[in-house]
This record gives sequence, C-alpha cells and structure tokens, in this order.
Amino acid sequence: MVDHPLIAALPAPLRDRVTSATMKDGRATVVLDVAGLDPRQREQAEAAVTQRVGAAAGVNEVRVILTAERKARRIVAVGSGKGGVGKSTLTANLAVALHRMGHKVGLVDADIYGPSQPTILGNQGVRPEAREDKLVPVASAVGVPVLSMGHLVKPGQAIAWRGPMAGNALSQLIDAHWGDAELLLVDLPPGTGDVQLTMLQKFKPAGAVLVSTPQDLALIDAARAGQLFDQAGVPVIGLVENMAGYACPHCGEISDPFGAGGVEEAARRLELPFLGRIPLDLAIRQGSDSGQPPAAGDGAIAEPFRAIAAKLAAWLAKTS
Ligand SMILES: Nc1ncnc2c1ncn2[C@@H]1O[C@H](COP(=O)(O)OP(=O)(O)OP(=O)(O)O)[C@@H](O)[C@H]1O
Repeated sequence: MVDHPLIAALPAPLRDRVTSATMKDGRATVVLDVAGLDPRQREQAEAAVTQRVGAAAGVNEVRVILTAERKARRIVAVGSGKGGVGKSTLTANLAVALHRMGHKVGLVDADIYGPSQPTILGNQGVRPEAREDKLVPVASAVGVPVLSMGHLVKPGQAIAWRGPMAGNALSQLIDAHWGDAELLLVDLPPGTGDVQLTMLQKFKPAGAVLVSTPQDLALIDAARAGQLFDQAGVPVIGLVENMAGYACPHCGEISDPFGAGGVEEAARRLELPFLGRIPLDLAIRQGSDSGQPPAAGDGAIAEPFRAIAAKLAAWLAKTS
C-alpha cells in the first residue's frame, strides 16, 4: 500500500487502490488500480481522486493513470446427466466453500428451466440492476454474487424457452458485470441439450465437474454428459457422488438408499478423477431450502464440500 500525504484525504477503499503517488512542480500523478470496477465505477474513482488530490496543499494539476491487472476470469461448469441429483446444491456449496477459502467467485444459474440458486442462496425476489446494457449480479448473505433466470422472472412463472432464446438468456447471465470475480461456477441445466452446447461452445469453460447419485441410471446419464464435454474439448475435472450413505437421524446407522461407491467405480472405468462424496443428509436439504447452504457453516456437513472445493482449486491452480 502507498502512504503519501497527497492521498491522505481519499476514502480507504480508494486509497488501497493507489499503486503510486508522486508530486513534481505542483503536478500530482496518481496511479490507480481499477481492476474489477465497471466503467461507471472507474469514472467515479477517477473523479474522486482528481477532486480530493486536487484540493491538497500545493497541487495545481492532477494526473490520474488507471491500470487494471486483473487475471483472466475462468469458468467451471457443473453438469449432470439428469435432474434432481443435487447439481445445484453442489454448485452453490462449492462456490461458498471457495469464497471462504479466499477465492473471488461468482455463480451463474444456467438452469434456466428450473432455476433454484435464488432459493439456495436466499436472495429470491431480488431483481438485478442493469448497467450499460449488462446485468449486475445479485449479492447474497454468504458472500457469493449470483445471477439466475430466477431473478428475472416471477417465482413460479413457467419458462418455455426455445433453443436460441435460451442460449441468449444464458449469455446475458455470463456476460455480466462480474467485477473482480476470477472464477464463475456455472450450474448447468441437467442433460445434454442445446443450452449446454451453446454454453460450452460460446464460453469455453476451463473445465467441468460432473455430479451423479450412485444409482445406475444416473451414472449412465453422467457418462453421456461426460461425452458432451469431451466433444466440446472441455476437460472433465472430475466426478462427484451425491446422496451416498444415509445416516439415520434416530439411530445413526448408515444405509445406502441409492447404493454407494458407484460413482468412484465409474470414474475409474472412465479414467476420470473422483473428487469426493457428499452424504444424503436432511441438513443439506433443509439448508438449501432456507437459503443457508451448509458450506457456509462450520458443522461437519460443510467438510465434504470444502474437500471437493480444495481439489477444484488445486486443479485450477495447476492449469492456470
Ligand atoms: N446430499 C443431499 N442430501 C440431502 N438432500 C439433498 C442432497 N443433495 C441435494 N439434495 C436435495 O435434493 C433436491 C434436488 O437437489 P438439486 O436441486 O440440487 O438437484 P439438481 O440436480 O440441481 O436438480 P435440477 O437439475 O432438477 O434442478 C433438493 O431438494 C436438494 O435440497
């Protein structure tokens, strides 16, 4: 951080962005890092520096130089072969876990036919603003900004998108004012249709995470979804098994309503990494229904999400 009397009058968030401040013959030169600010915020920041520094003793002229050294933003898609396997739950909790690990992450709910992220992240009913023809993501109490079709249509309103329209809707969610987010997690619609293809072709995610239950049918569908990513040249980062091992809330006995270990086995067969297993736990459903994703808490139920998030972060670091 730069410490110079010239910038003493700036508000702290702006002062933190100053990377150099010099003064010569009454002329102040201030270099400002505006990474992550949208055009309007940049203008405001520049105007504030010009005015406040210009008011300092002995300053006749102010030059403000704007720089932005932001790292390129990467996209990770979370997909599943079929619906209801917990893809949205996993995406939200991974985003929260990554945020808590210090990553700058945003969440796109591309499940435009059945958007559930506003419910999971507890910001349903909030309308995103638009600025310069682009949407501004909606903040959430768990620190992850999110954009979802659920924020744009009335709750319960049926959406009957046709292919191209769906693709456009998705583009608006991704091509938004994501500020300093370095990673976008995209909750894809289930299956292997047009929307998924548009997404993969147009936005070229760095990689994809596939989620499945241990059931045979879900596994076969997951394998099909894997082929979709393969065709599009998007590497599959790994497979996640959800709803494995049910701990009875009364006696604590673990049972496996959908079987267990099947996804790990399938990952081995498909020669894909296995990222981890999330148990079937009532607390996960209750948390998701009430806008409190379990990864935001410190209970044991946050742990499997954290462990998978750590593997995802390691993959991203390795491939950056
Ligand atoms: N591990 C889990 N334990 C208990 N409930 C879970 C678990 N994972 C998901 N659920 C619950 O299962 C339901 C379906 O999950 P979710 O909406 O995440 O699935 P999905 O694959 O995104 O479905 P869709 O694609 O149809 O939206 C939700 O009610 C969710 O709370």
